[in-house]
Amino acid sequence: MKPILQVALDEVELARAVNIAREAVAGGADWLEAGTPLIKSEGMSAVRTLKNEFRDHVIVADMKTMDTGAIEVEMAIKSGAGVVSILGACDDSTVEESVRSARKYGARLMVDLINVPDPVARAVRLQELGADIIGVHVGIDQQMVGKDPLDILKGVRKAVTIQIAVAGGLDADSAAGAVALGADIVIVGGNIIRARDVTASAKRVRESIDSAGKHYIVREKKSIDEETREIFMQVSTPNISDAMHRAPAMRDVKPLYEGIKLVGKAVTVQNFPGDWSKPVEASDVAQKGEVIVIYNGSNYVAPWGELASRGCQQKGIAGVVIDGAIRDVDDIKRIKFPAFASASVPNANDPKGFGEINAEITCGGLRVRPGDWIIGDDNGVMVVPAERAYEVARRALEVKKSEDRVRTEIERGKTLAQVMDLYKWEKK
Ligand SMILES: O=C([C@H](O)CO)[C@H](O)[C@H](O)COP(=O)(O)O
Repeated sequence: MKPILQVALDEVELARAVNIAREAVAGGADWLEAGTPLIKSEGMSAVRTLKNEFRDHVIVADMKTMDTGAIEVEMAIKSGAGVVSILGACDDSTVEESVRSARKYGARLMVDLINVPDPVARAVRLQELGADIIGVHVGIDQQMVGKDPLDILKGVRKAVTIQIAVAGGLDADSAAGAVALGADIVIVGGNIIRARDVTASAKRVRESIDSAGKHYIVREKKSIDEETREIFMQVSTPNISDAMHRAPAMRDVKPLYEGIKLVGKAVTVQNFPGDWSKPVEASDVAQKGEVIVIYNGSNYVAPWGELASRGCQQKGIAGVVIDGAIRDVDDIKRIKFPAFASASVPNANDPKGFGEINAEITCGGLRVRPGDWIIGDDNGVMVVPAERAYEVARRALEVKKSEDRVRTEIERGKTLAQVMDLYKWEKK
């Protein structure tokens, strides 16, 4: 049987969700999911509206029910849901009540394994309890720390005979992987609903799941650092700031010229104003792709210039960031070495050998430790703590995707305030 493509409408505005659903259906979506954020924002009218608008499509209500299974399942079905999703982490009694309600009102019950400690054992039990569909699901926050639903799918597929739905950051490639591993239903949210062209994205997933047996290629997994760097290269510093709950950039530290994109792990230098020993020696410590980050302590004497930049460029060091002055600005621009600083002056100090390489520093008002990620562009410089780098990169990519979709809606004639329904969401 052809795999089912379920598009998760994880929006908070019903009108936007309906428009996105229309575009997703044009691209081949079979089932439309009233996502949990939509249900929390708009209640059961989200399910009712979707049913009225898309009479020929199964509407899935992602209730994420944890208790009172009978009431919540009944309410969703009476609003038009053909499939209701509850949480597998709930008590067996809640599953049983949900099953009874689903049978009585004539819909199917999907049980979601999100955050269940032993998904295989729980899936077996859920099948015994009468679930119609098992949802193998890695939630959005879990995806950001690198969890993958396909790692769970294989075991669950072997253990149960009922239908399996898979969700968790799937795109055209991984959706095909899910089908190849035995998924009957492929659930895609962000990678369809936040695309600039929803129909084209849905089509890509559709084609890829329909030919999954033939075309699925297992791609080699990249290292976390490689993936982190690749993602940081794709996103902007505003995306990163938003992903970190609007974290600030380095204060007063600006790019030397337009169009720089700097990404790399920090090699830090705590410096004595203008003393160029430790900053320049840091070029021998830094490896290819790393960024030298200097606290110079003065905007009036420079510890860095063109010759230091050339040496770094030759070695493949990604760039330099200075809280303080830089010199030889014209030459650095000419050789296009990525450099950020808070001032430029012609004068340097002597190489005295004060200061320290790879100590924790404060640069532009932000704490920087060796190994933290530094991302700079025309907007400024962000610091991402090493231990959160992959997660922040993934979240920043989600911010970028959401903006891509908003951009499309603005291009169709709306203002940002209208797209976001700002007046409704002001803090009361
Ligand atoms: O169920 C979901 C999530 O918990 C938010 O409610 C998503 O609908 C599901 O994960 C699919 O969305 P993507 O992971 O963005 O593909």
